[in-house]
Amino acid sequence: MDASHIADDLTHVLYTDAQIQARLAEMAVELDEVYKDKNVLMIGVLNGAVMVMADLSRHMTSHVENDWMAISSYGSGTQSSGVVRILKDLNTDIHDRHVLVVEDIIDTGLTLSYLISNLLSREPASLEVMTMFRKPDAANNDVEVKYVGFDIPNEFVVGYGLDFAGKYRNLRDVGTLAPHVYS
Ligand SMILES: O=P(O)(O)OC[C@H]1O[C@H](OP(=O)(O)OP(=O)(O)O)[C@H](O)[C@@H]1O
Ligand SMILES: Nc1nc2[nH]cnc2c(=O)[nH]1
Repeated sequence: MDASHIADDLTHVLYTDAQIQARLAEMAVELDEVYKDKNVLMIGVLNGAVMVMADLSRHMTSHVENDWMAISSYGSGTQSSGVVRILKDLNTDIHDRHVLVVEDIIDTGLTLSYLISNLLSREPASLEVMTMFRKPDAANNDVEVKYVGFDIPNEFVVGYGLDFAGKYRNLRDVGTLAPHVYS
């Protein structure tokens, strides 16, 4: 595979880099208003949320802190394994902190559901969730997601942090892969 032509593997672009950045700028205005005096701790879920964490927190103008967790719910394929494991825990004690979980995508909601119950047991002052993309199946899950970038159809997408077998995270746009890539 030639890394300089990764965009050729997309059949359909759902959101361009420009559309993603414009939406993040809008969301940052809202988040700045909510968190302006709260020194929010943004928790990114590795690896996918690296891009959205970097861009969202730089669109914000209030003080924020960043920490990371790694949680694995997928193997290298396109289906949820249903297995959720903590691969890396936080460096920060979140007791009495205002916490904003930052996700790239919510699909089945399995990852988020596990993460939220785990974080709530640490007694933060508040806990909200922001995701760049959300799929329809997330509605089957009772975890409330307050900040959603875009609701997208139930298709496997790559780009902007979202991978297929570890690749395509560095694509700036988000789209669906051509069948020849994974068949
Ligand atoms: O709502 P769900 O069905 O649980 O899926 C969402 C999760 O899947 C992806 O992570 P993944 O496990 O692929 O790891 P990655 O971020 O390293 O790509 C994504 O970043 C979410 O964390
Ligand atoms: N890359 C990628 N990871 C996911 N995890 C859950 N849904 C998706 C998706 O559509 N694409």
